[in-house]
Amino acid sequence: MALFAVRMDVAIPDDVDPAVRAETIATEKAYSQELQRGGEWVHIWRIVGQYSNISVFDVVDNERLHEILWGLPLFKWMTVEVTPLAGHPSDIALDG
Ligand SMILES: O=C(O)C[C@H]1C=CC(=O)O1
Repeated sequence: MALFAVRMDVAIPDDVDPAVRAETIATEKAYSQELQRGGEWVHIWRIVGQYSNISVFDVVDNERLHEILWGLPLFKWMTVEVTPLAGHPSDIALDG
């Protein structure tokens, strides 16, 4: 499995219909929670004061993360930054 930190910055245009906006956010929440329940979306944290989050994904490979991110209902209104993660040698969990 491969771990990634992903920062998502959301900017929904002002002229989006309020009903479309609400529906897209609700669909996004359901999509995210399904992936959380399935174990691939491991963490989601709000960045204080911003319409942004930092999430951690645990997925089989880069292609799977790409598929997940492109499937985000809010993707068209997001800027996404992906950081691949590796184990740290000072992590006590890895210090046999
Ligand atoms: O609110 C956000 O950070 C954007 C997005 C990511 C998951 C979700 O439910 O909404």
